[in-house]
Formats: sequence, C-alpha cells, structure tokens
Amino acid sequence: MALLLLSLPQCVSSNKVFHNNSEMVYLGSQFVEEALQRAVELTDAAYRRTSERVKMSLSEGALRPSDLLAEFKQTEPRTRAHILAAELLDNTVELIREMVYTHTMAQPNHSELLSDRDMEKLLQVTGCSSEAKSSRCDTDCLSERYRSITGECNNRQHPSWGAANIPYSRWLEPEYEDAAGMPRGWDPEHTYSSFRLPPVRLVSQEVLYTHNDNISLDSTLSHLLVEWGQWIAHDLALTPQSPSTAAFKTGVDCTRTCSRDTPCFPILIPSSDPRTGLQSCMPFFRSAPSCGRGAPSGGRGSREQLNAINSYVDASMVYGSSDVAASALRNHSSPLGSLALNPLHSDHGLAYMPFLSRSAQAHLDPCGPRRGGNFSVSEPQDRSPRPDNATSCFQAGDSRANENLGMIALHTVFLREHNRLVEELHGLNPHWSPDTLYQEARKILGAVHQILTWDHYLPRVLGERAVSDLMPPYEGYNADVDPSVANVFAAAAFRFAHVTIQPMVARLGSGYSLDPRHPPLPLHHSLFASWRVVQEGGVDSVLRGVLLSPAKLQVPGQMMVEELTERLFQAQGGMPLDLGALNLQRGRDHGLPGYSSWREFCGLSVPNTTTDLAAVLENLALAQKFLELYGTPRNIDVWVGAISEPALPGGRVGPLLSCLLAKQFRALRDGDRFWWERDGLFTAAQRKRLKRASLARIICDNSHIVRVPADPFSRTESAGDMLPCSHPHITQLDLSPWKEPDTDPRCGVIPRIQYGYSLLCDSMILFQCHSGFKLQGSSSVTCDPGSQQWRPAPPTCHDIDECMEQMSPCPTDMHCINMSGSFLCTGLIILALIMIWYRRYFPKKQELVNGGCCQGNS
Ligand code: HEM
Repeated sequence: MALLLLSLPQCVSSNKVFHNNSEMVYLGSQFVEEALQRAVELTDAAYRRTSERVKMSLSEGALRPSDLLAEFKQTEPRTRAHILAAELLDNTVELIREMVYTHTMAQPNHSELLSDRDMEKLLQVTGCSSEAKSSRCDTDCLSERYRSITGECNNRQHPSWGAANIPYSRWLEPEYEDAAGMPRGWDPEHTYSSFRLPPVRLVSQEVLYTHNDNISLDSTLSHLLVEWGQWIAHDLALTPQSPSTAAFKTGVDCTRTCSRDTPCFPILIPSSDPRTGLQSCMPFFRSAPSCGRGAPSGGRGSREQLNAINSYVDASMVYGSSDVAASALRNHSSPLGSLALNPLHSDHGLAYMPFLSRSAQAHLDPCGPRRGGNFSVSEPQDRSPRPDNATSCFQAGDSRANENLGMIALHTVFLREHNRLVEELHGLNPHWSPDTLYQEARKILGAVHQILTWDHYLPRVLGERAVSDLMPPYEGYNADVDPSVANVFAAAAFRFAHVTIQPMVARLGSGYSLDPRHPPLPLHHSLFASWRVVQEGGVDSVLRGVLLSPAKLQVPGQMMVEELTERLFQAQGGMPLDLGALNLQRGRDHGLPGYSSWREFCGLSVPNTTTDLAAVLENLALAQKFLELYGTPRNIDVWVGAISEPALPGGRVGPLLSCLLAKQFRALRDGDRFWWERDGLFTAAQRKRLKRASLARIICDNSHIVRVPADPFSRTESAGDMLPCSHPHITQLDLSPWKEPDTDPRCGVIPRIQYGYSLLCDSMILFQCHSGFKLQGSSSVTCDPGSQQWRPAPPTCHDIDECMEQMSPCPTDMHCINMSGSFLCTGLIILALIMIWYRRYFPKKQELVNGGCCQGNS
C-alpha cells in the first residue's frame, strides 16, 4: 500500500500571515512544506511496514487477533483514499505543531498555528478537499424511485447526510484530552474532575467479566434477536481504523509494545490481571480520522471519525455501500438481476455467497481452519496447500460477514432471498430488465429490513412504552432531519447487545436435535470460521441454533461472557482481545463525553454521589464499584454506565440507552427519503403486503428448515412449539401487487427491445450497459406524451469522469450513448484516466469537459 510519493507542488505558503491586521504571526506557516514532505514519508513508511508485517504473519500462519480485527474492518478503495488524505493532513498538522514547539518552546493553539490560506492549501494537497466535495443530485424518475448505493443524495439539500464515508454526527461536542484530539486516558496521569480514568481492562475485569457458566437466560427472547441487532449494526455503521499498525513517528510495531504513539493506543494490562506476564498491553489502534465536513477549517476542528458505510436501514450489508462493491456482488450475466453465487460449493443444493478472491497464499486464509492451535480436534493440523475445493472468507456487502456463524447464516439467507425475489418478480414481469429486477428486489428487501427492525426488533429492545413515548407514529419524510449515525450510537449505545451474547453457539440438526457430528461450539471457535459452514453442515444448523437458543440476560454481576472478554479473535497465536475493553477504549478514542453528560443530554437525572448512582442503577454494590474505579459518576465511560442501568418494563435497556437508541432510529426513519411508508414509494397494496413481512418465512424460503417459530425473535421453549413452514401464520410475501402491465396507457404496447423495459419510470426503459470499457446501447425508447409515439430515449450521463468510475457496469440511472467508434472511446478513456490521475495528485482543479463518451442530461 505504498503511498505515491507526491512531487509536492509549490503551492503551500511559507509566508508569514497576519491576523486581523494585528501583529500575530501564524507560527506554523514556515514549516508547512517541510512538515508535509516529512508526513508523506512517515505515513508511507508506516503503511509499508504494516503491510510487510501482515504478509509475514500470514506466511508464518500466525495472524494475530488484532490483525483479524483489522481484517474485519476492511474498507473500500474510496474509504481508503479518504483515510489516507485525512491521516496525511493529521500527521502534517501534528509535525507542524512539534516544529513550532521545538523552535519557540510554545504550544500554539489552533488559531495561532496556520492561516486559513495555509490550511486550505493543505486540504487540497492532501486530497481532503476533494473528499469533502459534495455530489450533484439527479432529480429524474429513477432517483425518485431507487436509493443510491452510497446513500448520497437521499437528502437532496444535504447530499452527504447519511452517505458512506462521512464523519459520524455528534450530539454532544467531543471531549478529547487535548486540542489535537488525543483520546481520553491517553496520558494515564491526566485527571478529569480530579480523578484519573481507570485502565479499561481493569473496568472490564471488575465490572464486566462473567464466567461462561455463570449466565442467566432470557425467558422471552431468542438469540436470533441478538443476531438481528448485530445484522442491523452492520447495516448502519463501520468505523475504519488506521491502516497502520506501526507508529507514524517511530515506526515501532504497536502489536508488541505499550508505546502510545498515533495511531497506536494500546490497552494497558493491570498488574492484578490474570493475563499479566504474557504481554503488558493489548494492541489497540485508533479509529481513522476523517477529513471533516469540508469547511476549510476541517483540519483544525476536533478529530472526527468516519462511517465507511451508509447510515440508512437499506440492507447495505447485502448490497454494499459503494458502487464498486455493489457491482462486484452482482451476477452480470444473469438476465434476472441476480446476485453472484459461490461457484465451488453449495449447501445441499442451495447457494452460498461467493468467496473473496485471495492471493496465492489462499491456504492461509483467516476464515479457514486454524492450524497448530488448540482448536477443535476435528481441525486439520497440517500446513500443506489447501485443495481446490478449499474454503475462504465469504464476500458480501459488508466486510464483517465472516465475523461469526450467525452473520454468515443471515448473509446467506438474504442473498438467497434477493435471488428468490428477482425470480418471482421476473415471473410476474418478464419484460423487466435485469436492472429493474435488481433494483425492485433491493427496494423490497430494504423495506423488509425496516419493517422487521421497527415493528419487531425495537419494541423488544426498548419496551413498548418507550417506543410509544420516543417513536411517535410516522408523519412523513422530513428533509430537515439528519439521519447520519451519531458517534455515540456507533461507539457506545448500539454496542449494548454485546452483553446479551451467549458463550456457546448451538448448532442443531433436523428436528432441532443435537447433532453429534457438529456439537455446540464455544463462541471463539465460531469467529472467522466460514469453513465450518461449508464443511460442517451448511447454514441450517446455525439457523436452528439461533432460533431455539435464548438470548443471554444482562444482569449486574453477569455482564459480558469470558468468551468475549478473554478469548476474542483468539487465532493462531498472539494475545486474544477483550471486547469490553475495546468498547471502552473506542469510546475514549472517539472523545465521547462521560456518562453524566449523556444523562443530562437525555433530560435524565444526573447522579453526583454514590447514593444518587445507586438509585439510578438500583444497585448499591455496582455504584460503589464504579465510584471506586472512576471517582465520580461524571467520568464513567458512557457504554458501561448505560448498560448498567436496569431495563425499562418490557425492554432490555435502561432509560439512557432507550433515549439514545430511539433518537437514532427516529432520525433514520424520518430523515430517510426512501422510508418504506413514504407516500408514493410503494402503492397502498404493496405496503399492505410488505407490512406482513416475516423473518420466519424468509428462513423457510431460503433454507432446508421446515419448522420455524411464528415469531422468531421470541424464545421458543422446545422444538415441538415450532410451526410447519406451510402454516398460515408463516405468512408469504405476496408479490402480486408488483405486477405491471406491459402496455403504456398513452403509447400502447411497448416495442420489444434487446434489454427489456418497464413502465416504472414513466415509460423510461431501463437497460444495462455492457461492462468493460465499451459503452453500448441507445436502444432504449420512451413514450413521448405529446405525440403519443415511442421515440428513442435521450442518453443520460453526467460526465466522462462519472462514466469512468461507474463503468463496470453503468448504474441503472445512467444511459450511455452509442459510440461512433470504439477507438475513439478508448482514446478518450485513456485521456480521461490521465486527467483523473493528474487531478488527484495535483491540487489545481482541472475541469473535465464531457468527452463525447457520454452526454449530460441534468
Ligand atoms: C458474536 C457476536 C459479536 C461479536 C464477536 C462482535 C464483535 C465486535 C467487535 C470486535 C467490534 C469492534 C470493536 C472495536 O474495535 O471498537 C464490534 C463493534 C460493534 N458491534 Fe459488535 N459484536 C457482536 C455482536 C454485536 C451485536 C449483537 C450488536 C448490536 C446489537 C453489535 C453492535 C456493534 C456495533 C454498533 C459496533 C460498532 C461498529 C463500528 O462502529 O464499526 N455487535 N463488535
């Protein structure tokens, strides 16, 4: 991942700048060029060292748990470009600050460091300016009908709201340890309200740790509810961490040291910890910084973290959050708009997701069987190259698909459901193009996710009462609501369910009986273990397991199971991680204010003393423990404080979490232009059918399971309580209201053309561009309302830049015109590539004119 060493342009000012005609000099101006050059070298070197180290670990078959965590946060090229720009900017500003300090022995504040002009130039040179560029939004019929993959332009006034690769929103200003955005607790001696923050691992040990056998089971909720929470979390938020595991300044490998040096923020292991002796710190890497929201002061504002996926509940974990990923997941040769399937393996005749393509060292895949470790006895121990039918990590719309068996099962089921839907829609509308089928199925699946989450999941988590208080009935789309996921939601609130995860993963045979060949697994044996699905019976047994197992109940003294605090991502070696400690450290890394600030934000009482806190938590011993660790309730990390509150009636979370979760989910509903109930999105008949969406039915339709609970989020006591899939309570999704006439009311029967057609967008005919560099087509026709005749549809495409990015294949909202000659097109494309490269690495904006490959319509 070597950085292209930029031949730095001479655009960075070294002039002294005076502020408001006063004599104040911007202290950092004279160091800008030098710092930038140095930052490029340091960032490049750190990325290179990391990549070499990971390659070596892979070849030694010794991938560390922290590498697995990084694997799990893999991001798209566009996210990586954003992170690179932001890290370069951050490192440059940090170096300038140091240079100023060395020369003046003064610690300049933000406003003294750089002029606006310097900062603007820096933003340009690092690439942050172009990252913050806002999109142009179409207003044509297709953009009314289908959401974009990235979430951009959902809100036309604020195209980036809720989109992928924007910073999380903030409901409270961040509280970092210093103006540069150092995490809380960076300096262990630093005090907050006169108290030092306790090491997060100590909090995990003292408050969270629960022996695997010492858990209480939820009497009313199934483990599928827990999995659904994780599934939706993967639809909403993905916080990338820095791609470097080496310290930028020193190059030190942070997987082995306790040195706190950006991006490394290792978790100290206290001397009382049973893990002492192995290593004194657990590796932890800061979440990558973002370029900010585009203001020239972006680089000088407080540090913000990036959401790499779009915020909306739109099943993006199935379809991806970037156009490149979405395209890679499709089967482009399918006339049905299907998603691609695994060509090597099938699950007793049903499909699996494709595998991620891997390098020649595929036999060392992180999702393959562990070698040489103390894993299950059935695992092979040899290191010989794997056979042709070897397994690998699955490829899905979200990089965390392989995290645990439950996620793999849900990904597989929804992949199959998409393909089932397109087939049924095709049966109803044989004239629809593959793109129409894909988009309509995606739209249905997105709506199904919204319905299952709001109608079935949230009431059980928040409690019916909190839902009716905090989530009033839908009143229509509100373009003033920003649906972007909030930092506190991703880094704390929606992690509440980590304390409801069972330590054992049940796998059950047909009839929901134990299968001696595939016994229940300790949770840590099921993480990144895609091979088990393929080689140990498919997804059915995992699904039966989550349907029949209850959720773990969160009670004080039984918070997080040791599978998660002591053995997370225990792989081929290296120190396992601790999910509780990661959550706490992540909150500090993101500068989340403490527990009391959030209580105040939600209009709840603010505890100041042990007695107050004991009253809020309804637990004196726990309140005392917190005060012993933190000194004051103000300092309690918000995640652990929030999960410690007793649940509201009928729900599983306390008042603070209810407030934070409901606020986020309400914004995700009201600020979504494609919310399923919004007028005009679906017909009344379609909405009526969708409202009856059933997860049990989806499981029946996409697995070999023949008996399911009518309500799969509720606990089912015994297999005998399951209903056959043919039972009327397991409602079918009736797609008949999606049938469309193949005649336009004005122009009559549509002439059949090569790629199919649809009336959905006012007789606009959708067709697919060929993939590759050759744009073809123009055989689309549209009904001219004036003459009431069919005529060729005008080509629509913004500019050559956009065509270039989207070309494989063109998205459905672009129509590409005929090429007069492919030589001309190839020439134009090469020219455009050169220009894109030039524009990317040189700050001067080069305006690209339409190259003749595509024509603008907007
Ligand atoms: C076996 C089950 C699960 C495992 C192994 C797991 C593991 C993890 C890990 C390792 C992280 C990243 C921690 C960090 O570096 O900060 C994470 C983040 C997160 N988890 Fe879980 N988790 C599980 C279940 C759940 C469930 C049930 C929910 C919610 C209902 C959930 C919600 C989240 C959220 C919201 C994040 C933050 C995502 C981000 O910002 O990237 N997880 N989880």
